[in-house]
Amino acid sequence: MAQKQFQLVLQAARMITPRVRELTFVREDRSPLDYTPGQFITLFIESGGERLRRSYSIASIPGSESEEIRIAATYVEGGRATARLFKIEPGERIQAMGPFGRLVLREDPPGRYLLVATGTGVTPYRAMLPELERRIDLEGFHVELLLGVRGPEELIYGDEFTAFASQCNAFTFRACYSREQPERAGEFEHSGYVQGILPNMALNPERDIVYLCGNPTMIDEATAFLTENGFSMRNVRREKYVSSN
Ligand SMILES: Cc1cc2nc3c(=O)[nH]c(=O)nc-3n(C[C@H](O)[C@H](O)[C@H](O)COP(=O)(O)OP(=O)(O)OC[C@H]3O[C@@H](n4cnc5c(N)ncnc54)[C@H](O)[C@@H]3O)c2cc1C
Repeated sequence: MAQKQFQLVLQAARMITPRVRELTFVREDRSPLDYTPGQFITLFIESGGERLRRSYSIASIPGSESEEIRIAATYVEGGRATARLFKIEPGERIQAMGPFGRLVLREDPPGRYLLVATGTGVTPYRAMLPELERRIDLEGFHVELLLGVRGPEELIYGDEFTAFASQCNAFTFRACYSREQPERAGEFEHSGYVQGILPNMALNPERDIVYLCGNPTMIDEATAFLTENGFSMRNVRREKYVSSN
C-alpha cells in the first residue's frame, strides 16, 4: 500500500542535551498526524544530490501536543541526515511519510512493563505516558523505565520522567551511565550498559512485558538474555535504530 507523504514545517528547535536536538514540526496542511504512541515517521532529506530516508520516533504526547510532531535527533559524527537536522531553522520544510512501527502498547493483562531504551530510544515512551498513566490507575500495571546514556547530562526528557515518577508510585525511572559513575549510585542510578541491569530486575517471564528501543547491540544483548531466561518473543517488543544506506 502506498504510504501517504506530507510536508512538515519546522516550528521550533532546541538542544535538550549536549548531543540531542529536539525538532517540533507541524504539517503544512495543518492536519494532525494520526499516530499511535511508539510509532515513528520517515523524513526525506536531501544530501549531496541524494534523497536520504531516515526514521525518527515521535516524541509528542497525544492530547496536549497532538497538533505537532516532535522528534529528537542525536548528533552523529559524519552523519548525513543529522548534519541537516542540526542546521534546519524554523520555517523550513521537510517531506515526510508515516507513521510506521509496531512498538506500541497492546491489550495486555495487568503486569509489569519494563521499558528499556538507549538515548533517543526513550522518546516513544514519552509519547506513551498518558496511556501508561491510565493503565497504572485503572488496570493496576507497574512500569519501570530504564534509560541508558553516557552520563547524567544526557538524560533525554529526564526531568519529565522524574516528575512523573514522583507523582506515581507505580512508575519507576532508572538511569544507567555507560561512561560515568553516578554521584548518587543506588536504587535509581547505575553505572554500565542498560541491558546489564536486567539480571537485577527480578524478572518474571510470565507477567513482565519488555519494550526495547534504540541501539541495536543493546537490543540484541537484551533479547538474548530475556529469551535465555524464559521470555517468549510475544512479550519482547523491539525497535532497532539501525542506520540506513
Ligand atoms: C525505526 C527507527 C527509528 C529511529 N528513531 C530515531 C530517533 O528518534 N532519533 C535518532 O536520533 N535516531 C533515530 N533513528 C536513527 C536515524 O534514522 C538515523 O539512522 C540517524 O539519525 C543517523 O543518520 P545519518 O544520516 O545522520 O547518519 P549516516 O550518514 O547514515 O551514518 C554516518 C555514520 O555514522 C554511523 N551511525 C549512524 N547512526 C549512528 C548512531 N546513532 N550512533 C553512532 N553512529 C551512527 C553510521 O554507521 C555511519 O558510519 C531511528 C532509526 C530507525 C530505523
